[in-house]
Amino acid sequence: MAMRRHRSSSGFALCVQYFEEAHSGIGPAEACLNADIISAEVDVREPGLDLNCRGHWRTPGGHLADKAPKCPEAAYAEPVFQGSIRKLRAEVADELKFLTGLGPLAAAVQAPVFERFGLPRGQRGVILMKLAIRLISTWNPEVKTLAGDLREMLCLPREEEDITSTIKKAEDGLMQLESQISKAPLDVRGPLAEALLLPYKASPLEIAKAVPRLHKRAEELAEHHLARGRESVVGEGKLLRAEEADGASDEQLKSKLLDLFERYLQKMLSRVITPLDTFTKPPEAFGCSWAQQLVSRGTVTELWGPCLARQVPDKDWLGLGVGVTVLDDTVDAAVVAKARMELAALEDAGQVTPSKDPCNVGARSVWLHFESPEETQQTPPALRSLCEQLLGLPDALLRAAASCSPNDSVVAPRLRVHPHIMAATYRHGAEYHCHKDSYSGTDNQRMVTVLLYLNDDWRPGDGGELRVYGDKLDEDAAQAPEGLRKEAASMPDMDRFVDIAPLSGRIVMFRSRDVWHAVRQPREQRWAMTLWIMAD
Ligand SMILES: O=C(O)CCC(=O)C(=O)O
Ligand SMILES: [Fe+2]
Repeated sequence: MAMRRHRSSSGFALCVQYFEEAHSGIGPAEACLNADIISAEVDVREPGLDLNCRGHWRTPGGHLADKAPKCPEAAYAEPVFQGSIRKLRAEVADELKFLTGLGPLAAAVQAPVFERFGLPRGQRGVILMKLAIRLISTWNPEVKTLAGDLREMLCLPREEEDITSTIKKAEDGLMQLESQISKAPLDVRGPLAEALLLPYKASPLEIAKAVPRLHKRAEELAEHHLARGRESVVGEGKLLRAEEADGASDEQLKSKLLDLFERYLQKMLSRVITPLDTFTKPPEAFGCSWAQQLVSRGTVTELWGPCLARQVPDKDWLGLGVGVTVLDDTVDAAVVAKARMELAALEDAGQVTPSKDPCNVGARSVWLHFESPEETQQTPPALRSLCEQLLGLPDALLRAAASCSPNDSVVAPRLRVHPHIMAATYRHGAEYHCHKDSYSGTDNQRMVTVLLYLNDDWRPGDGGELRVYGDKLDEDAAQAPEGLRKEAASMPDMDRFVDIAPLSGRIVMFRSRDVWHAVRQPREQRWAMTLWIMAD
């Protein structure tokens, strides 16, 4: 048979051989065409794929060519399988995620079919099956129809997208990701690079190429941590709380850790590809005289001055030396009372929704947005007025810091305002376990946490205090995986803490990336408003 051997890759040669042996009935022109299709697929999809399983492609009853597409039909039609495929399709809008989820579902059903035809399990088997179907479809319209029917049963379009456009899409996606990553400063993308086991200074293209390994990396991190023993991952202030881990097998623990690391790495990625200035505004756009009068040089010194532990009567949080400041009687009590009524109305209207964070048990919250005049108008008046006051704080903090003398050693970051504020409520039984609002700035851009409490009749014994912890160095930090080492080094000192009462009109500000804190269970319903001031 005359063949056009314009390429000499082993994939091509093997395909030609396969083709000659298995399909000697068809004409040379088609043979060339089909061999090219296969070699393109093999070269592109899985470099080095060994097509030596050629021999397996025959079954006692004939060629895979005659059989393969007919077999999975009954299996795919099976109602339980159909139910799970359709559920996945309904729940997952993203095409790639759908395909990723489809793989393992289909694998279970395909397994006996693959075995029967001697196809290897997993991705290789799927590629070989698809190649066979594609080849045969080119000369057998019946098989083509059948293959289309099968794809429809898997909730896929009848025809697979042609390979060149798939490659083009992948390349475009990679370039787009590279360009997004290149906009992030080195100190923002460096930790992501390290978390993906690349050098801190890896190029944006190298990072973009490593992004598909994110899941694998999360798996490695989960294994690494588990290998250090349960006690190093379970407990207050550690990766998992005792309640989450109690009675869980090693496998379940690993899956919880995997979930945790995957979410964390995803956050790191989205933090890298979402430049701060695209969703924030300069603080001066929100400046107000209330905030300027409230914030003093003392305030910014407590926040950003040298964090020395200082013993000051009635200010015991200063003794922790972590960067916390508290201001009392900041807002009009009548406005607070009205805001509480507005919040109660939002709650009645079902707009205050439960937190999904496993650390933040039973808390519920609502976001109030101030991106545009229309959004601002939608917020009830008392809440709006409190929010407008709080939004003036970033500007006031920067002004106060600028007015400090060099001797004060106050270094303020370049603050930005993301104009939305969270109002959150905790009822009896709700609590927030020890956490940080940002882990070294790698998972989000929060820089300062601003809390305003709205609890008029709070008395000692009512609970619901903000518990602020001292910080300690983890001796094991040197063993932590690269990229997470800096974060791993910071541990809450569970023996050193200060409880701050959530008094009406009290404002607490602290450094989101440094301060470990928790919310204790309240006896009565407790409300707080939170503004996170952002920075790179
Ligand atoms: O309400 C508080 O006192 C703190 C809440 C908190 O830590 C958070 O929402 O991250
Ligand atoms: Fe927090």
